[in-house]
Amino acid sequence: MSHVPTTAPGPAGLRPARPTPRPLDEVVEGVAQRVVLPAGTPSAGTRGFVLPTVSGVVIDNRAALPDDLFVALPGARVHGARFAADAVARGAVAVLTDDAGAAQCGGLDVPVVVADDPRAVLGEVAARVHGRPAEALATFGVTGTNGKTTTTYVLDTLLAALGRTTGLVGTVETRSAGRAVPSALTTPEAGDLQALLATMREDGVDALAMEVSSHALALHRVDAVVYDVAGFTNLSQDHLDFHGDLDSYFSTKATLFAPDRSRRGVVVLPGGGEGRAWAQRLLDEATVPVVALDLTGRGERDGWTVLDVEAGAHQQEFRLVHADGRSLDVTTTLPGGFNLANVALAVVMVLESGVGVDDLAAALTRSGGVRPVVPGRMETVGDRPRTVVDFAHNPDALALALDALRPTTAGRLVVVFGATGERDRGKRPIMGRVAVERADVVIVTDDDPHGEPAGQVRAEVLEGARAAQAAGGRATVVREAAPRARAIRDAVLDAGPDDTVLVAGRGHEVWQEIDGVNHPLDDRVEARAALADRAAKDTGEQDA
Ligand SMILES: CC(=O)N[C@H]1[C@@H](OP(=O)(O)OP(=O)(O)OC[C@H]2O[C@@H](n3ccc(=O)[nH]c3=O)[C@H](O)[C@@H]2O)O[C@H](CO)[C@@H](O)[C@@H]1O[C@H](C)C(=O)N[C@@H](C)C(=O)N[C@H](CCC(=O)O)C(=O)O
Ligand SMILES: Nc1ncnc2c1ncn2[C@@H]1O[C@H](COP(=O)(O)OP(=O)(O)OP(=O)(O)O)[C@@H](O)[C@H]1O
Repeated sequence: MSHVPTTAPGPAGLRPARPTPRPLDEVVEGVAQRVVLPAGTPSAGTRGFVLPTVSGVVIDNRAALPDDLFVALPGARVHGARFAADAVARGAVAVLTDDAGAAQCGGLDVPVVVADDPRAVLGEVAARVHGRPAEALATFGVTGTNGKTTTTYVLDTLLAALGRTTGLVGTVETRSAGRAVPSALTTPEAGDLQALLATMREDGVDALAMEVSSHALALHRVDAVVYDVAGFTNLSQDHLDFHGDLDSYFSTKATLFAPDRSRRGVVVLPGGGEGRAWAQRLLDEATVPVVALDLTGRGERDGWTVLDVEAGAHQQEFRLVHADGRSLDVTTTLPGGFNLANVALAVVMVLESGVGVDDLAAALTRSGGVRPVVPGRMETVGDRPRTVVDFAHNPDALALALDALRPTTAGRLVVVFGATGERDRGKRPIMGRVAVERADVVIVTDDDPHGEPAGQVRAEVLEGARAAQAAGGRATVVREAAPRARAIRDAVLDAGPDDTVLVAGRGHEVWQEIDGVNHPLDDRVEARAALADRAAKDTGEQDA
């Protein structure tokens, strides 16, 4: 997994063109403990000093614009107060911070607002500054370990088919009525998010589909947004470096299904295993009305059930049936059983928002089914050998991606993947095992090493792979190859024409971070280049 912002946060994010300046005292009312005025202010308190108006909220000095409120947060690495003077030099007219931050802001000539936990009030403050833009939109929030991006793209497609003007927020990009910018985080920090929602309101957006990461929930990034419908895709091992254990990872995700964050929810209920237990627990513990989306076809709980699945080479079809008798036929071009769950979740979220089955059926007929293009998600970049780039970067996703490709692979199934340095070490050998159990050729390479020696990360993946091979796993070839571009190239050149090469882990990403430096690397570009060379070689051989 990568998930590293590929650019430094900066003023490139979407901000409203016509912000309404709001008085500072109104935006911090009730959430701040005190306001410290610049040294030399004539009288005590705020008498004699006119507090400024603010037009935006930023937590990174490099993104500060004139009239912004700079929120200086205590971080894992540094206190944001260190950058307050620079934010002020760029035009910030006030600082919001904690006591420790205020102690570093003594020399500033702007008011310093002090709150016990500034991150916990940031969402509310930013929502006030931007005039609560979320309330102007129909809002859909998707959480879960895998499938968030895909589900939000499907939601976007459905909402557009219904004639809505859409906004999209997630890992790949941020879109406002057709304008798109690359994303730094899956879910933006609260100040950036509220600015983005205000931009959408200006652009005439009336329906928003967004990914809500567990980091966002834990770090208050979506505070002050109450989603009309929240969706849960699934839960499996990931991000344990941040959450500690699966139980607290689950509990963080579950906070989306409470009245301060959503009005209602849809929970995908798979057939069995641990995933089913987590989904059942969420259905039982949610404190807003939640409906199950049952993938077993048995319709054990009230709610929606997926029936009559027909998976063809180019599209799949299924029927969604509700316990109350409503039903809808859906066709999609997205491959794999997991995408069927993503599509069904998006469809049910739209229906649960109040759209009628007949209206959605008519919209789907007009658009020829659900046909989203999801960058780097099971994206086929070429044939012979079929080469697929996918974002699978944890054990569960890797297993599902390989399982999805196996039935349509006439030759061998080849997988090229790695694991991220400095993140969730426990998943490395598991990914190695999963690959060996499902692929015929396993090529272990690098993902984002970050500050960790890449060879060490590969060794831990290989350890799991070799152990699985010794235990009788399917793969006949397990090898190490680096750098990644070379690994992709060799995999494509060495494969037989009927083989499938899955390049997993980085999907749409265009940078590889090694020791704090971003190096250009796009799996799709590397794979296409290798396929082109291969085709040229084949043509040359035929001509000779
Ligand atoms: C673990 C985590 O989420 N950390 C976030 C946290 O970092 P931190 O506490 O280490 O902050 P810090 O670097 O000490 O800086 C402290 C403060 O100084 C500010 N600062 C820092 C440097 C500077 O030059 N100027 C400046 O103003 C920072 O904006 C920050 O407010 O606060 C930072 C500021 O908002 C975030 O950028 C940072 O996200 C990091 C970059 C990150 O990679 N987060 C990932 C793990 C994440 O959030 N991922 C999820 C997706 C997960 C999924 O796959 O589902 C996401 O939603 O993207
Ligand atoms: N419903 C699903 N269940 C399991 N795996 C899935 C599901 N949907 C997608 N995947 C796999 O997970 C990968 C990531 O999918 P997607 O980007 O849609 O999820 P995500 O939740 O947005 O991931 P991230 O939070 O890491 O950005 C895909 O490339 C695919 O391999």
